[in-house]
Formats: sequence, structure tokens, C-alpha cells
Amino acid sequence: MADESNRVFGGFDFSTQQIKFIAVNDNLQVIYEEAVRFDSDLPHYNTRGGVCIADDKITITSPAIMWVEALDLLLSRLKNSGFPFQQVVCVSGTGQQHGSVYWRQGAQQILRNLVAEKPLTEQLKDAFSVANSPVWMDSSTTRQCQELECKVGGAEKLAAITGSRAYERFTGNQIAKIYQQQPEAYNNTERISLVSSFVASLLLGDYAPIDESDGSGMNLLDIQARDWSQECLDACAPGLKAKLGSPVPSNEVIGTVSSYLSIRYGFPNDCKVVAFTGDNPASLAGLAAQKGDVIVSLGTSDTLFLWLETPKPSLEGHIFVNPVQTSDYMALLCFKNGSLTREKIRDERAGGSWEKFNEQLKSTPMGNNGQIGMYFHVMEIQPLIQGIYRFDKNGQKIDDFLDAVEVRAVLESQFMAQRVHAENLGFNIGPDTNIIATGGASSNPAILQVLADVFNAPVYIKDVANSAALGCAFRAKYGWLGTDVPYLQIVEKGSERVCVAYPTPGADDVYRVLCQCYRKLEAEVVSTYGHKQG
Ligand SMILES: O=C(CO)[C@@H](O)[C@H](O)CF
Repeated sequence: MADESNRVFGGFDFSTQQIKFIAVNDNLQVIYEEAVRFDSDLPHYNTRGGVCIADDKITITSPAIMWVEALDLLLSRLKNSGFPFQQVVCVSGTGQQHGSVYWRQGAQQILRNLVAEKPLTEQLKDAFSVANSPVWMDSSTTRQCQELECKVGGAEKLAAITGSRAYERFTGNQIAKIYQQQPEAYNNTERISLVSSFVASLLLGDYAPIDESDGSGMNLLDIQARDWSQECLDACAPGLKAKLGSPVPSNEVIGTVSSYLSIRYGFPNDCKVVAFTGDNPASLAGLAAQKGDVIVSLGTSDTLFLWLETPKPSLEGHIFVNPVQTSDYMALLCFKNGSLTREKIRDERAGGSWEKFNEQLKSTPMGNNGQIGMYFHVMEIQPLIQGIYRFDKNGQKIDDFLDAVEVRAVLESQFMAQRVHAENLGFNIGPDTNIIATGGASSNPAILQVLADVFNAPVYIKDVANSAALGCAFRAKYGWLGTDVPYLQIVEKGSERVCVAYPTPGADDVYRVLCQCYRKLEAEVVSTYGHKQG
């Protein structure tokens, strides 16, 4: 039996390109990390960046069984490395938001009767009524979004109920598309999970509930009532409530690990499971965000989010139920063209080298001499547009930039878009703002310097880039202790931050003007080339 001196808390993160596991000791110090990357470790699924992009370029899915096989591989790697499963007293986890998994009729019995001698992949290969799960990068449901908004009384009404207007990646619209285009698959579906609750189901050996925070990303949850909006459910598909189960607070203990995991890997049979949640809510928890903090997660998607006490739903961005203080909220803005866009420019303009990318960045001035680019390689969320657009210092559209100019332009445009849309959503970006950076790109100081300059705010990082999995290990301890102790008091030990970039003198003058130019040019691009919404 693990006592205070050796008890371990675990956090799983099922993100777009990989799955990660972080274990911490009672002092929240990281003692283990393991990962499985879909493209390189499971190449037989032929994913790129963990996803499959259809010929229409807007239908984007991931094979559900790939996520199952990734968990098999991750746990076997932990076992082979001697991970002390027997010391784990509680786990929690997270998944990429909005993605959905469709369990076929009878799958619950398969989950409840897993045999420890076989891998999950072998036992669950026929458990899904929809083999390829729609994920957050999909933007093929514009019609379903229009139908949902129309049925509930408009975009503002939907935002007031669910915290967001209708968005293509939000799960309710994805379910509506499956119901409309694959009715037999929908009727053969016993349970619909989010990626987060899907992973929790694999650990429980039974269906796990959707938590209120990740459930806020579906256009189905009434964020004030903290329960499904029957009006929204009915607008998407019939009989949906029975397929979703009831939502639970994000810090709820939802059970203990399955006997399958105890027998096959050695987890204690009383190892608790705290509800899984979305990757961004988990990062909010992992970074122990406080008043004045704006979190910028530089991952496959770039997302900005902050802690809110009162919801202010708007037609831009999202309000989710808070994953830690469940009476509070969090505001979020998501930009699809994140790390994959930066990597594409690195490959095209810096020979695939971050070192060269950083040198080019440092060789160009703040503000790029007034030149602005926009790089929407995949359909963006706000604005809803795809394509590459470059402008000279006079705002005239041009075809190309020098390599070094393009390198700076992709970063400045991403961060100016984030600042402009954050201010539209009511984020207060001012002298008291602290930027907390996380995600893969937060390990590149040259990129963080541009972020600090554009926002005119100091940028901090934690010593662990993967705040989502870390946040889940923290949430595991919080839920295990029973949430009587204030969360921030529990995570205080694990929340050291380091300031890695201050705004360059003069940055505020440069980017206050350039952000206005960006705002104007983006509006022109949208009116000329935008994807017609509504
Ligand atoms: O769509 C998003 C948030 O709304 C993305 O940040 C996904 O959660 C990334 F997995």
C-alpha cells in the first residue's frame, strides 16, 4: 500500500499528435514521463500530425482504434521501464477537445469483460460503430451549424445557452452530421464519448461520464444549468441524451481502474480515477492560472484561455465551465493554424531547421517593416477562411516575401490575430497581463520573444512543457484528497514559473499600430475570400 512517502499520481494526455503520461510524487515533482507518437510509433495508420485529411481538405478524422493501440503501447513501455504501477493511488487525464468516439451496441459488455491476457486493441477492434472519429480540426459541418443556430433561435441564443455560437468542430454538429449521413451507424451507437471520456472508459473498463468542462465544447451543454440542453440535443439528433449519459463535475471521482489494468499492469485495484477533461481545461489546471494570467498554448492548435468568474458568452470564442473551481468558468480562443503552420514555414524557408528559423527571425526588425502575412493552411476558426495572403507596408497584396520576412511574418500574424481576437472577446490585455506559455513551441525562446513583444507583456513558462498531462496529475491529487483543500494550495508546490521573455523596449508602439493594420487587412481578406458562414 502506497503511503505519503511513495504515493504517485498519474496524468494521461490524448492530444492530436501523440499521447503522453506524466506521473508525480506527493510533492508534485515529475518522476516519470512517457509518450507514443501516432505518426512514427503507429505508422500503419498513415496519419499525418495524428490525423487523416480527406480529399475535401475539411473532413478530418483519426481512427479510434489507433488511440486504443497507443494506450496499449504506452502502458507496455511503462511496464518494460519498471514504472511503479503499484504506487499509483489516483489517475486523471485529458483529451483533445470536441473529438468524438462512437461505441457500437454491445460495446459496454466488451469493456466490462476485458481479459488481461490480451491487448485492448485485439478486444476492441470491433467495438466502434464509426471507425474514424471526427476531430477538432474538422470543418465539414457548416450546414449542421446553421441548422442548430436556426433551430434554437440564433447564434446569440446558442452562445447564451452553451457558451459558444455553433462551431464546425463542436461535437453536437459532428453528431448531427453522422446522424444525417450515416443513420445506420448512429442507430447502432450505444454510447458517444468525447476523446477525454473515451480514454477514461478504457481505464475504468466501463463507460465514463463526460465532464462539464469538456462537455462545454459540444454546443449541447447548458453551462449555467451544468446539464444537457434538451433543446440543443433535439436539434442535433434523436435519442441523444441516452447515448451521452449525464455530465459530471470535472473534479469528480468516477470510479477505480479496471481489473484488466490491475491484473495486466499492476495498478492497485483501489486506484481511483478522477473525471477526464479537455486538453485546454487541463492546461488551465496544470498552470494554476490566476487573475491577470493569459495562457497561450502553442500546440497543434494555438489557444488562448483565462480563468473567468462570470460568463460573458459572445459570438467569438468560447466560455467553458471551469475544470477546477466548478462554480467558475474559463474563456478560450482557438486558432487551428498553430504548430503545423510554423513547422511548414520552417521547412519551406529555413531548411527544416529551428536554428536557422531563429537566426532569420533575429535578422528582421520588430514589425517586419510593416509587411504582414496571413497563413491559413487549413480552414481557420476565426475568421473562417483558408489560404495564404501577403501584404506590403502599404497594404498592397503581394505574392511573396524573402525567407527571413516570411519567418517573422508567420509568427507576428499568428500572435497579432490572437491579440486582436482576444481583445474582441473582452480579454483585458494590459500592463497587468502576464502571458503563461505552454505547448511544444514554448520551448523556443526566439518565438516567445515575439509573443512578448506583440502582447507587450512578460512571458512565463513552467518547467514542464506539457501542462495538460501535468494538470491531470495535479487534478488526480486534488480529486483524491476530496477537494476540501483549495486547489491552488495543493498545486502551489508544483507551480513554479520562470520569466523567459520581456517585451523589447518600443514593442508597444510598433504592435499597437500593426495590430490595427492586421485587423483591417483581415477584414478585407474575409470579405473578399472568406468561407461563407450563415
Ligand atoms: O479545438 C480546440 C479548443 O477549442 C483545440 O485546442 C483542441 O482542444 C486541440 F486538441
